[in-house]
Amino acid sequence: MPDLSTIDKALASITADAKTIELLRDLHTQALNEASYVSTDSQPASSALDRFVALEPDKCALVYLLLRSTKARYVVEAGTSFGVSTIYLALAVAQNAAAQHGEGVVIATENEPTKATRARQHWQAAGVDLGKWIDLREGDLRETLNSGLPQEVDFLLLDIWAVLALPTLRLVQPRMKVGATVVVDNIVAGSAGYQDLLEYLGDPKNGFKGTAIPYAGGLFVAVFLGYGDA
Ligand SMILES: C[S@@+](CC[C@H](N)C(=O)[O-])C[C@H]1O[C@@H](n2cnc3c(N)ncnc32)[C@H](O)[C@@H]1O
Repeated sequence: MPDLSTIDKALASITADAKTIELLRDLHTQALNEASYVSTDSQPASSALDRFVALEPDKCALVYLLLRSTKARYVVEAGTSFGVSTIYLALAVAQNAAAQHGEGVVIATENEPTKATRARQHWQAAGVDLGKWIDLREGDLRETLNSGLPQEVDFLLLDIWAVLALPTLRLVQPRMKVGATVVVDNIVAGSAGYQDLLEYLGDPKNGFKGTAIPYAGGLFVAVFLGYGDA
């Protein structure tokens, strides 16, 4: 049985209107009740087509709070699925942009058209105009993130099949500002697939320092300190 009490704890950590909170409660409940999927286990990727595979509520809350504390406004999400984590990213970006009287965007990515459609429906169901903060790029992110990134990226969420994590980081890193945060889900549960990423993040010449946080499956948080400063 999933622990649904984690949902209300997470929702208490964020600022959002009642309709969005209700939507997130419903989406998390559905997601926590589905069979789990990790890209490095033996299930084919096709078995994740009709699943949320969403970031758990406590991780979503942490990501939201990291964005608020760093005042992040330019965010890339690798792996959007039905758009649950994206809602947290968009709330934080919208609130940070409002506080700074500035702009902001969440670049979301999804290569399954049915998932992208569901994600858009969920964003429309939120109580605020979340969609205007989200640039959903449909298709293989190795193509869709190849151009048109913001001048400076504040935050990268790697919630993607493990084999794509390092290629995605390499695409986005040239635009990362010093101090940008990278969060990687399932770093322990999917460790077999993350060897190349962990080696890259651990090599001082690449400019990152990070630590694993003991959330379910492990969550890695790294900061880009700049080349030569890590
Ligand atoms: C773990 S799920 C993302 C969950 C989402 N972040 C959330 O919390 O709701 C990873 C998603 O990445 C998508 N994906 C896999 N390969 C991709 C690729 N090459 N380009 C874009 N998206 C991809 C999958 O279809 C899947 O929906």
